[in-house]
Amino acid sequence: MQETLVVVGAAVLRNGRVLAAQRARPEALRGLWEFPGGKTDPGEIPEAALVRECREELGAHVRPLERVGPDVPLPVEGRRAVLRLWTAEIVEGDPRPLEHLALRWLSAGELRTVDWLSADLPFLEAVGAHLTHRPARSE
Ligand SMILES: Nc1nc2c([nH]c(=O)n2[C@H]2C[C@H](O)[C@@H](COP(=O)(O)OP(=O)(O)OP(=O)(O)O)O2)c(=O)[nH]1
Repeated sequence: MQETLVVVGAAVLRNGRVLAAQRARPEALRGLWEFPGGKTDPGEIPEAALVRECREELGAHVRPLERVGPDVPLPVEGRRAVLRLWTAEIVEGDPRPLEHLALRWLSAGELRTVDWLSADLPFLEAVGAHLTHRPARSE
């Protein structure tokens, strides 16, 4: 049986906000919002995939901090997969939408104002808690 594919996501935190990214592709997911990340390569450690994907998608170097919630099952291209989320901080660079339509920094109050991919919804409460436990500064 094929191994479960791990899709990694980064809840990048900065100044009391979290980074949301709007998908450009495929057409069925275009316009929906997600956490930057992607599929782990075969044999790749998930945290390394997170750093690699954020570099590719955002042009920034991030550091994973803590796991958020349990894995959420999702089908990817007919394979068994899970979405695994970490909080992360920026080590270097200012995120840019290199592969997404847009990026937004959301405060706790704004977290549910974008249309998330459905697999991301179970993480929002825990992500929101990370935001409200830190002081929000204007950005
Ligand atoms: N990156 C990311 N993918 C998510 C999230 N939620 C969710 O359902 N997905 C789904 C969308 C895709 O079907 C899959 C990840 O695929 P991807 O296209 O982002 O992966 P990738 O960057 O490795 O893409 P590629 O190189 O194969 O084109 O997981 C999320 O928060 N972040």
